[in-house]
Amino acid sequence: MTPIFAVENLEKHFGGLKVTQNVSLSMAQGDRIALIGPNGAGKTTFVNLVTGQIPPDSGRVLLAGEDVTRLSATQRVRKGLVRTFQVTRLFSDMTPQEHVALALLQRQGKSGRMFGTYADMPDIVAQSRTILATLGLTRVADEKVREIAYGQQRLLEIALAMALQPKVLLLDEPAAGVPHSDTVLIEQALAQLPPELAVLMIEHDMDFVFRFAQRVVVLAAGAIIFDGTPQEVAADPRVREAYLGSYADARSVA
Ligand SMILES: Nc1ncnc2c1ncn2[C@@H]1O[C@H](COP(=O)(O)OP(=O)(O)OP(=O)(O)O)[C@@H](O)[C@H]1O
Repeated sequence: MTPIFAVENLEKHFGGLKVTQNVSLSMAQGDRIALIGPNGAGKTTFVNLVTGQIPPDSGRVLLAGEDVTRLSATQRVRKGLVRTFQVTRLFSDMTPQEHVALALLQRQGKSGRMFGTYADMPDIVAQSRTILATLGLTRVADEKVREIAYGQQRLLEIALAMALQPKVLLLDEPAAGVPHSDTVLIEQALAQLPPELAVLMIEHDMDFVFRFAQRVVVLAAGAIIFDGTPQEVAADPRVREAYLGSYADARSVA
């Protein structure tokens, strides 16, 4: 079966620095993959290449078998390749409901309509409520973003991505900056995402990674050095050396 998402032999360098080296990867519908690796391994660059923020030197990006390598980031989003960012990009005076409604209107090509009238569009209101409920944000749907917890802001980012109806969702460190005690809210929300959606998550919190992912891909110095189950990855000597180190030792002692 054609994978929903694939990259083939992706390469990128910045000056003399090779940040993406012959990276190939594919995902089926419903996959939950974590992309891990030390700081500077090239994880964000990989996502930027895949989503069209920066062009690769060579290689291809395929969405449901279609070569999207030369499409703009916006065109890729329309085809269902959607990402979130490491840092939140929200409007502090708007509510989660307004954010999601606006994203839905944008998706439908209606964002030119006067904002503020969405309340007269019951379908938009209903759809945004459903998305917010999936992400566990119903209770804060009508509060201003600046008044909600940072973890809820991160979840709102994911809600906005969901409003774009992704087939493939790339999450760049969804728990970054979130207090450890609130990481569980993010985990619970991700567990509610549609089962057919393919999700690739960059994340540093290894407990989170091991609970979320059925497959872990390890990037080091721009190249994939391992692709396997969480159990295999924790036991692999190359990964331990490149990345997990004391973490894996601590787990085996625990
Ligand atoms: N636009 C750029 N120009 C030059 N070098 C860059 C650029 N973007 C990234 N780099 C370099 O490429 C390498 C990979 O960076 P990248 O941000 O992709 O790593 P990362 O694995 O996401 O790291 P982190 O976990 O710290 O976010 C780093 O050495 C970085 O300094």
